[in-house]
Amino acid sequence: MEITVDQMYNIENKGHDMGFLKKFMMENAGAAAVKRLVEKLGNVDSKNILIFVGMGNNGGDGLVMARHLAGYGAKVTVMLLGNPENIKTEESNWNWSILEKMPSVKLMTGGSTDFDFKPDVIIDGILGTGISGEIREPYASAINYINKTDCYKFAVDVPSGLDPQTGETANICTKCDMTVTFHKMKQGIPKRKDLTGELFAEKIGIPPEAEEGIL
Ligand SMILES: NC(=O)C1=CN([C@@H]2O[C@H](COP(=O)(O)OP(=O)(O)OC[C@H]3O[C@@H](n4cnc5c(N)ncnc54)[C@H](OP(=O)(O)O)[C@@H]3O)[C@@H](O)[C@H]2O)[C@@H](O)CC1
Ligand SMILES: [K+]
Repeated sequence: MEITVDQMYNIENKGHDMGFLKKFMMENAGAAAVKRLVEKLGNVDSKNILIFVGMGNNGGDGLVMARHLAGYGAKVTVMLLGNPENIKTEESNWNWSILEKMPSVKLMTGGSTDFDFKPDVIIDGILGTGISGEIREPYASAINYINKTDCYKFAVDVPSGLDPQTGETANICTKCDMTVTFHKMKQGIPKRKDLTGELFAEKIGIPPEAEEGIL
């Protein structure tokens, strides 16, 4: 069953109000995404994994993935597309502060795409269901860098630039090899398998009762 983005936000908020906090949803989302990625790649030990992280909760999922991938022995670099002080949500900020205590994960900020290594994998944690309008900098440069880099590409929830409700793309959009979306498929995502690549919807522990009155 495919749901709308509005329904997803309402379900998330109802789950949060039941005590299954967005912080827990984010943890399960990041963990499920890493499981699919590691299953696909065989192993990620010593692989250079570059994670682009937006300032919202799509970025937050990317921060959770960074921590899990470090646990699998990957060489993880996180590029936050802004200043840490401007991270929008408590749950995303919580994950950033854990990474600040982890020398095993390299943290970069500001959005430059000038790296001193070639990534084996790029994870797009830039934009998810909160996308609106033409892609602004530094998100645009990050999306263009991802599209011009030859490596395995993984989208968190939805390729950045694809509207998960309508299936329309903004002026630019990442083209990925795999996409893992969360809880249930959103109506617009399956319309663009050319951009999502292999597509999975993973449960993240939201109580089924959180859908009552919404679905
Ligand atoms: N909520 C939950 O319980 C769960 C949510 N989950 C995850 O959260 C995601 C939704 O998170 P979200 O609502 O924070 O929106 P998100 O997609 O990160 O984008 C917002 C940021 O992007 C920016 N921005 C927007 N448009 C832009 C543009 N055109 N060009 C440039 N920037 C633009 C916008 O900037 P602003 O407009 O505020 O200045 C803001 O900073 C969802 O996709 C899933 O991955 C999972 O953890 C599961 C549980
Ligand atoms: K994304």
